[in-house]
Amino acid sequence: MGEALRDLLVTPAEMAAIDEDAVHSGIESFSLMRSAGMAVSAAALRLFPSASRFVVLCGPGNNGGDGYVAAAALAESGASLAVFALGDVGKLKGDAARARAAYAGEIQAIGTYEPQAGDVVIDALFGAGLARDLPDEVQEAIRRVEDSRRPVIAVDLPSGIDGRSGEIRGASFTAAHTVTFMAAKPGHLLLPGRTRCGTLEVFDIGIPDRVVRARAGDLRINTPAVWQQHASGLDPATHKYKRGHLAVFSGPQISTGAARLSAMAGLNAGAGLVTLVSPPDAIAANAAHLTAVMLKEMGKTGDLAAWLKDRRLGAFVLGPGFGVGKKARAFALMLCGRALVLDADAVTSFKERRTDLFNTIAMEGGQVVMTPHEGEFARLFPEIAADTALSKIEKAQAAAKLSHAVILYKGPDTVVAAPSGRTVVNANAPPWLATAGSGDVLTGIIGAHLAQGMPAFEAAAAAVWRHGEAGTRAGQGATAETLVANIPPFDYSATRPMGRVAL
Ligand SMILES: NC(=O)C1=CN([C@@H]2O[C@H](COP(=O)(O)OP(=O)(O)OC[C@H]3O[C@@H](n4cnc5c(N)ncnc54)[C@H](OP(=O)(O)O)[C@@H]3O)[C@@H](O)[C@H]2O)[C@@H](O)CC1
Ligand SMILES: [K+]
Repeated sequence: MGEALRDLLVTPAEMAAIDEDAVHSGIESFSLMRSAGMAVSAAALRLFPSASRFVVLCGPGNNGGDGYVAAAALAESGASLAVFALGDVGKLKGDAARARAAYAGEIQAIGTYEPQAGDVVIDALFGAGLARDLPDEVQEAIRRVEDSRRPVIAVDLPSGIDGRSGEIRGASFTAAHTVTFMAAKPGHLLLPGRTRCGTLEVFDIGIPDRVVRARAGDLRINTPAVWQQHASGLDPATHKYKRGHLAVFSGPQISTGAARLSAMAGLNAGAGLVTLVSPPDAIAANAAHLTAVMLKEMGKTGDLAAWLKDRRLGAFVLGPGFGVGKKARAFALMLCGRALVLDADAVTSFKERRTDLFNTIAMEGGQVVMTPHEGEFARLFPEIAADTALSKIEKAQAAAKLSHAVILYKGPDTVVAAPSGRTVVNANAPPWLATAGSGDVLTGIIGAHLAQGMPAFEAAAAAVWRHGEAGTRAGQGATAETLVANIPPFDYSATRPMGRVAL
């Protein structure tokens, strides 16, 4: 993808391999720990210059090692300091033992730490090496700190957060700030981990880019760098047919609003033409509400077959408010060879018949995006949803592979995964984006991108990002309508900050 290092997401296992490669390439491993610990002490002094005391909690591994380096640096700066360790410090090994030896001050047992007013806690208990639930002793220390509401700076990850999945292993700190190294980890972005990190600082400890890239997989933070090159050809002055014709299928008379929201979003997101395809009983309801969106009556699957001969129809949205059942299945299967977004009822309709859908997508080879939220995901992929060993990222990847479609697994930490394994995690969505009809707006934006010829993965990733931006622009109290009105233009000038991660 050719993007900046800051857009990469690296799993703890990949990070360990990167660390090892860096050492094999001739970098002294202790110099990495020194840089890490120094970055933490610098953050502590910068963020909390008036702390009465810094309290460094050190674990039994290299995360603890970073803590001892930070402690030594803070002591040298003249700050008031206390260090508490988990376990027998005499058993520390390698770089952590060396870091501990370089810290001359007193070290007390973690069980004796009682937070005091003015303390700022530096959490260097566990980072990438957290392998199981936290021991009781640590969970109790976390509770004491949480109860005292003292601010916490986390080293690499708040202890208790699984860096691969974002899960909480028994308990976790809630940090005001987290300093991680070289690249963000999935646990920083996935829930609930994301809510425990505070602001995230990715600090370069001196491992060369090429070493990091050689081990990094296909996982990225969703930024314009992922899809921008596919969007740059979209010239607003182009002929309306060239900007793509999107068709959105409406539900019956009593449930037409969702499809209209998708259609309006599609138009605002840049589709040249949008047609709302309506069953006969809903024509009047739809006609009463539409202006720029065109309307077409369609009842049966035979009518759809005839209409599909028009190859100017660039993309299709099926699902919002459409109704669950046979008609949704028939329409979806007829559209699998085209650019298609299957959402809501269209996804649920295949609960008992998913093999038909997956086989047809594989056979027809269309650009298909499915946009399940958690409940819809569990309906279509029950065995993947129930596998507690998998992270949200791994679940989306498994579902994409199984279905041959791009899976946009919705939530505050939306994941987009392609069957090839390419995956992004989104990070720009404000919390108030979870409003009624918000998903229909997202679906319409994806449809617009597909209609403009973007490949399915990029279309979905770009849509999630623009949807998040629309939420930010619409502000707190956003409704689906104000989201539609606030979809940002597809115009990323040099002045626009790129790669922003809003946590
Ligand atoms: N990558 C890099 O480039 C750099 C990384 N750096 C730093 O290294 C950190 C990773 O270090 P790490 O691998 O030693 O892991 P860490 O988190 O300290 O824990 C491992 C120890 O904890 C133990 N343990 C695990 N779970 C436990 C539990 N629930 N309850 C009790 N014990 C448990 C485990 O024991 P074991 O599982 O073997 O029994 C082992 O002793 C990383 O986060 C970053 O801060 C920097 O120095 C700069 C360069
Ligand atoms: K930590």
